[in-house]
Amino acid sequence: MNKADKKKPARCIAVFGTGSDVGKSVVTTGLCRHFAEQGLKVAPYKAQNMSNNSGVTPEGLEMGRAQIIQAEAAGVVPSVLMNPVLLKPTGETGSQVVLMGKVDGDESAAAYHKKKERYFNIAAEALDRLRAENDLVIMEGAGSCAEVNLMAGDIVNFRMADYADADVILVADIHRGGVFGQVVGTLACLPDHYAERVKGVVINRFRGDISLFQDGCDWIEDKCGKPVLGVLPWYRDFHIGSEDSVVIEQPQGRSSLTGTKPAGAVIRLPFISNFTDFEPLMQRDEIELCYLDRPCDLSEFAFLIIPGSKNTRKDLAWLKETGWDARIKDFSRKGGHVAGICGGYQILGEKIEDPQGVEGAAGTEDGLGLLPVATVMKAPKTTTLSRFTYKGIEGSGYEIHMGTTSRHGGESLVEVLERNSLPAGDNDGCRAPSGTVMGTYMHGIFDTPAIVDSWLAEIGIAVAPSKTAGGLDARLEAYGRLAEHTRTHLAMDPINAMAKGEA
Ligand SMILES: NC(=O)CC[C@H](N)C(=O)O
Repeated sequence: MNKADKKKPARCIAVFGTGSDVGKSVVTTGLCRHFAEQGLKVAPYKAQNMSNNSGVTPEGLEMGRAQIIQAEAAGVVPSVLMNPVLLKPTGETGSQVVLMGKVDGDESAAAYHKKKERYFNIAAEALDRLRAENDLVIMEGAGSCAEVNLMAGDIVNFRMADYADADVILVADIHRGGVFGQVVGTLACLPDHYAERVKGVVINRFRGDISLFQDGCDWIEDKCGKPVLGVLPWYRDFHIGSEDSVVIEQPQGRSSLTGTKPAGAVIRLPFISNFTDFEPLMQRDEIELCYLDRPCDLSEFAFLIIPGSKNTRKDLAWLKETGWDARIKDFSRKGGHVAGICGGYQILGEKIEDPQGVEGAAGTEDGLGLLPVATVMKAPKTTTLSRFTYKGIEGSGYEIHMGTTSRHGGESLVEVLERNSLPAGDNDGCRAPSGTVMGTYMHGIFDTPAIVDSWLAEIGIAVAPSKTAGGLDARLEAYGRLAEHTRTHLAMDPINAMAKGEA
């Protein structure tokens, strides 16, 4: 190829926030879908994600779920280039570092900061590759983009936008209050050459009559000299990773239940991971679901779920310290249905050994003993996209774990057909002889509506076979609606101009 034929690197638009959880991920997803519908090849990108909600790419590599969702919305295959650095917190001050989809080790926050240059270079190289393969990259920032103390070592906000010569859209959250201070303050904290990158402001999570906010937009434009690109009404029709974290950050517990339907509870473990597993249950009309963080009377619940955990033994110790263990065992003894996914499956077993300390200090902990299985933690980590059957119903899911679990009683829960596109021909999980306790490594098991129908029927909850689309079909519809919402409320001309490098 001679130089003239060489494609110019894709333009980048960066979606940054005035704080954490202001809705960057949803805006990024909406823009990915919008530009894909315009016929562009778009890739999402977040240099560094801190999350225990991860997923698996078709090559069997691990990355943040938010970027997997965004890739799906963009109609492209998820790739670790879209999230080259993933930090999975395993304690207050440490994380497992996943680099380009593979575990690179466990780091304390202090040690991590010392290696930031290396991570920046890896992330920048990933971005270069994405820019070479796509027409447009929508970059998402992390937290507040104006953390002055972190700016010099930053790898995910303005330093990356500078590297990519990206135009920046600044998202502020009016719901949490102080939106004017958020915008003015953020811009005031930025050095001029960063502030100049901000091409407009999006006011997110508005509730009420938007026309009454016109004065507010005018004020921001006057004060900051930046256009307000739109005011987005709070959009509750779309769920994505961190957007939902409020349900687990401030679990409403039983107070969120109406008491008119059979109810299930998910235990909000301190190191909960992959809570997106339960979104399909949240959306079922036949049941109510809540997250519980402290032990309580469980007699009104039809089922109890123990979710995944980034630190299974610590969470198990927590269940014992708080008295949850006795409650769970009592619930099960009285015939209540208990299900565990991944770390929750390990917790329901008899024993968890970690001889090498791959998750915290080396040691062994007795499990709750409700399933005849035992787990040993060891590297390498399993990361697969899997196809399986549950009671003959086919589903797809993914497995992400260090632990290996062996079963010596009961029966297996799912037949695994394929892992990472290769025939598997084995099984996973366990159903206890009583039939009321089950566990599996299969994340996403509830994504297939027919499996949820079957499982609820087993529990004795009457369900009509679900007619609504599940899994990918349902998500594709949701992305379409989100793109429409984005176009309806944002000024698309300036945003389209950014994509062309004409802003
Ligand atoms: N996602 C999970 O629940 C992981 C379980 C456990 N921490 C393991 O790695 O094996």
